[in-house]
Amino acid sequence: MYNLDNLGWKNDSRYNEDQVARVITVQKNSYRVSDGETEYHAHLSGKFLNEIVSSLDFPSVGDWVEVQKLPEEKKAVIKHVLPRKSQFVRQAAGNRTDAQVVAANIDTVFIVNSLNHDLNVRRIERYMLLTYESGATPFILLTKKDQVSEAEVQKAISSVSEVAIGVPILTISSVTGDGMEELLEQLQPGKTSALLGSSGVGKSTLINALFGEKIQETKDIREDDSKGRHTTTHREMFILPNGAMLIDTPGMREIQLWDGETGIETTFHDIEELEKECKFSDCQHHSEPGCRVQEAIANGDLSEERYNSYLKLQRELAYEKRKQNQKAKIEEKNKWKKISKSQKDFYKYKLR
Ligand SMILES: Nc1nc2c(ncn2[C@@H]2O[C@H](COP(=O)(O)OP(=O)(O)OP(=O)(O)O)[C@@H](O)[C@H]2O)c(=O)[nH]1
Ligand SMILES: [Zn+2]
Repeated sequence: MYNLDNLGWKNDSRYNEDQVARVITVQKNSYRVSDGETEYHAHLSGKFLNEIVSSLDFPSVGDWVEVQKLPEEKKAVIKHVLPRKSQFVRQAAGNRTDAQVVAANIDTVFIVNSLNHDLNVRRIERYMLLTYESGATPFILLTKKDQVSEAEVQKAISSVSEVAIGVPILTISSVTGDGMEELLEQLQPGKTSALLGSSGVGKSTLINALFGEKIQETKDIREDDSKGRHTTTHREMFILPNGAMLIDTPGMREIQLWDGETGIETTFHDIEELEKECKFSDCQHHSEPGCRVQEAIANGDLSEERYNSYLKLQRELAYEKRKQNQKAKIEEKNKWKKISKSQKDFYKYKLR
């Protein structure tokens, strides 16, 4: 018995639903997958491992995978990762060019920031960019509403809405339950959301509040864990009582800019529009006459901080891009090495 619809599966005649599952936890080389009915302990098939060219090919939380199930033992073998609708990528620790997908197939990303003194619009900008790059849609959640005055809430909303143009903003408190109903409306059955926010903004507390019971460890406990014991109970994908899925993986915190210009274009649409209006098409936006960007900064339409943040993120993107080109070259080389090796093996075999 299985029910993939519970996990957000959309009918697809190309796949045999008996052999489809969704990855809900990743721990090193071992995975937990679900078919909506049963959870399986899974590992990768040898053939799949052999076909892996890039570190991005490994399954991640939220991935749909083709599996061979062994229901009696609750085990499964992963044979293939189905194409992703969206993906969050992070650089693996230690190796600067080795990237890793930390979560996939997310519909909505909740960018979580706390309303108290930690509120940081630059960070929200960066998270928006990451979200657009991943292919998901952003939604901003400002937490710990119970800790600030109504005036401070309004002030925060207005400063966030300046950078999050067209992105919904919701203020909540996991302690008083304020805003929870509105949040639940955003969490639809079959849809997958993820929480993106720095440590301590209240993600785990929020998950517990949504479930009405303690299912995710909160800060105080996990700090203890970092001293020795490793957290094995930390879940990465949750199915809420109403059937919505929520991803909260520690890896989301370490993701970096990746690929493409769509994120920048969408996040900084206002600036890109201004740039088009400069008098000179190759305007560097320093002190050229007729520069719309400098004009907007001078008359207060564009804040200098926002413009600097845009430049900084652009530089980072350019750096990432150079790094990735380098990596792509290496991977292409490895692929051919692999192929020529298997050809050599084949001839060796024939000559025997
Ligand atoms: N007053 C108040 N405190 C909150 C609220 N949400 C979380 N907290 C507190 O903030 C601290 C951090 O909360 P966590 O839920 O552990 O934060 P987190 O984002 O999961 O942090 P990491 O697990 O490190 O990523 C805890 O002490 C919570 O009790 C809230 O709505 N109001
Ligand atoms: Zn200009």
